[in-house]
Order: sequence, then C-alpha cells, then structure tokens
Amino acid sequence: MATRLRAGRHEVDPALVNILGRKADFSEAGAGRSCTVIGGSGFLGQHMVEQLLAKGYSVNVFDIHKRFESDQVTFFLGDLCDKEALLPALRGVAVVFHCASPAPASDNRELFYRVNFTGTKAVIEACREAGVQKLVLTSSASVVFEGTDIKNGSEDLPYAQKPIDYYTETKILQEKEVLSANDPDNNFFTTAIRPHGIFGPRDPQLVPILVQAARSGKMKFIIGDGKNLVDFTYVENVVHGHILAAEKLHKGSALCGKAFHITNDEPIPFWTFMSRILTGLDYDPPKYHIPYWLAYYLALLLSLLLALLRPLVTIKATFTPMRVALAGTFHYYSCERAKRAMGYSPVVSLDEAIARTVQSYPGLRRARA
Ligand SMILES: NC(=O)C1=CN([C@@H]2O[C@H](COP(=O)(O)OP(=O)(O)OC[C@H]3O[C@@H](n4cnc5c(N)ncnc54)[C@H](O)[C@@H]3O)[C@@H](O)[C@H]2O)C=CC1
Ligand SMILES: CC(C)=CCC[C@@H](C)[C@H]1CC[C@H]2C3=C(CC[C@]12C)[C@@]1(C)CCC(=O)C[C@@H]1CC3
Repeated sequence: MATRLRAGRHEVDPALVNILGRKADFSEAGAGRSCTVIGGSGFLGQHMVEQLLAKGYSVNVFDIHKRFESDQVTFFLGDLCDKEALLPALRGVAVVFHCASPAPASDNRELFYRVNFTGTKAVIEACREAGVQKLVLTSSASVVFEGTDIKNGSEDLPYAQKPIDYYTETKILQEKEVLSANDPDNNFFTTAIRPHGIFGPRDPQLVPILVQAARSGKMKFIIGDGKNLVDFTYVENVVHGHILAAEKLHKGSALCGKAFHITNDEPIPFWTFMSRILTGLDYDPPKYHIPYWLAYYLALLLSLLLALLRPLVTIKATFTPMRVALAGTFHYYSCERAKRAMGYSPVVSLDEAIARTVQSYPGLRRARA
C-alpha cells in the first residue's frame, strides 16, 4: 500500500505562474493542471518536480523513497509494481510522468525485469483505472545502441537486438509496452522520451563516478583517438522535453504512441566532455591513448577472469566491455523529430550546462595540497 505523506495540495506561488500570465496546462480544453511524477525522488524526477511547480502545475510524487521536502508536493510512498499502491497517487491527475527505474549500477536482473517491465504494466493499468489521460515515459536512447557507432541516429533505428546490458533490455520491453498502450478510443495517450547521458546538479552517477575514477588514478587513458562524438544532455533540457511532450500529447497529435530523442543537440567528443568536467574540478584530464580494440579485449579478458573466479570471490570491475563501448564509440542522436512534433529546442547550452554542473559539486573538487 502507498503511504500518503501529506493530505491536500497547496496552491503554487503565484510568482511562479508562467509568463503568459495564466497557469500552464496539459490539456487542450484547459482542464488538467495536475500530474504525478513516478520516480519523483530521483535525479531527473526532482528536477521534473521543480520545473513543473515553477510552471504552475500541481504535483504528486510517487516513489519508493522520499528524498526531499516540499510543502508544495503531495508525496506517496510505495512500489510501482503494486497497482493498488499507485491508484491513490494517480486519481484525479491529467498526466503521469514515469521516470522511475532501478539504478543501472545495481546490476540486478530480477529487479530490472520486475520494476521496468512488470512494474510498467502495473503503471499502465493503474493509469487506465484512475482515468489518467496521458502517460509520458522516460525511456533511453540506448534502446537502439548495440555498442557500435551511431551517428545522428533517428528514432526509426530498430531496437537493439543485442542491447549493451540487461538494464537496457528491460528499457526496451518497457518502452514497447508504453507505446503500444496508446489508446485514443479510450482517451488514453502515451509517448516516450529517449534522453542520453543526462547530467547536471545532484546527479549521483556521472560526475561522482568520474571523480572517483580520477581520485583512484584510473583516468589516465583516452580509449581510441578521442574523436568519437556522444550526446550528453543537461537535465533541464531533458525536463523541458518531457513537459513539452505532455503539453502536446493529445488526440491526433504526432506524439501518440511514438518515441522522441531529447538531446542537447551539441554532440561532443566523449573524452572532451570528460576532460572538461575533470579540469573544471581541478583534476588532470586523461592524456595517453590506448587503441579501442586493445581496451575492449582487455576489458573482455578481465570480465571472463572475474566470471571464472566468481564462485570464490565477487569483484565488481570498473573497466568493463560495456563501458569501453560507451567511451570509445560514436553514439549521438538526432532530435529533429522532437523539434518538429513538439517545438523542442534545448534551453541550456552545453557550455553553460558544464559550468553549472561543475559549480554544483564543490565537495568533489580536488583538494589543493
Ligand atoms: N541518468 C541517465 O543518464 C539516464 C536515465 N534514463 C532514465 O531516466 C529515468 C530517471 O533516471 P535517474 O533520475 O537518473 O535515476 P534515479 O535512480 O536517480 O531515479 C530513479 C527513481 O526511481 C525510484 N524507484 C526505483 N524503483 C522504484 C519502484 N519500484 N517504485 C517506485 N519508485 C522506484 C527510485 O527510488 C528513484 O528515486 C530512468 O527511467 C532512467 O532509465 C535514461 C537515459 C539516461
Ligand atoms: C554517454 C553516457 C551513457 C554516459 C554515462 C555513463 C558514464 C557514467 C560512464 C560511461 C563510460 C564510463 C567509463 C568510465 C567511468 C564511467 C563512465 C564515464 C571509466 C572512465 C572508469 C575508469 C576506467 O577504467 C575506464 C572507464 C571508461 C568508461
């Protein structure tokens, strides 16, 4: 069962109402200003909540954890796999944003399947039962990535037949469920946002992992020639894409049952991005090159060795074939479809995004001797 942590909703601060002088709206007819963010305690989820409140929406958060305080939000604590727990958080809202997932690093196949696949089916059923009109899923651009180059990939690329990991395999299953649930006859509309490499203040993964690698002396090598372009997307742009999607999703719109890449539209060499974050925090950037194929086979060898040793010891490698593929190949995507269908364009440039991100992690800055 979900635990409701606060009864009743507060009106938002009138100063935060949008610039047109009226409250923003998810519905054509002007009825729906309420939404639920499933996964609203997470990195992306918290940024979603902040921007939704700033635009004048009223917001419920449904999450297995409560990680922030706000008297403008109604919190519901529960597991999204439990439809009965979801229902109280979904009744009376126009839009559900589903951005909950176990962390990829948890490396737990059973959990990925249960939450991302069967849990998402529970979310869809609960939306239908609660009379929600729109469901916006946070998917991932990696659903089409197989570890080989993708340059300016469009949404027409087929789903990966060999996804890079099991987490991504369940993101594919999840996206298919959500898109096929689009049901205009019953006034239920679905869409999926596919971000890539989300970063920004309070991200618990990218910057902290990178700094940890730098502090333990593992950030010396550039895998490949360092020219491979990748999308890193500032969290506020990802949120902007989600909110636009919810606003433009209605009967007959081009968004119904479709997936959309949301990127910064400024692909950058993977190692330039890493170096800019590292130097911004006073760490040395990697400078020695190691050929891609050598790094890949070394990582493969290491993972085979660890698999052989697994009955005796369990060691989690930082240097894995999947990470080598992420760090050494091109994988950037076109967001033209989102531009056309929902009028998307990034609101924060990559330069500004990197500056804000670096500035937001004073505790990770290198201590000067
Ligand atoms: N961070 C990234 O670079 C990318 C993330 N995504 C997707 O974006 C979404 C959000 O990711 P992040 O904010 O980075 O993750 P996060 O780990 O910070 O947030 C996920 C939230 O989901 C909640 N959650 C997990 N299992 C739950 C359950 N059974 N019931 C209720 N709540 C549950 C967690 O408590 C957490 O608050 C995920 O769907 C992820 O797959 C997609 C592409 C890239
Ligand atoms: C584009 C994208 C999906 C980025 C987010 C994931 C990153 C957190 C990882 C992607 C490649 C990783 C990587 C390392 C750290 C974490 C990533 C940047 C290492 C630098 C860790 C130390 C090593 O031994 C080499 C790794 C290369 C790849």
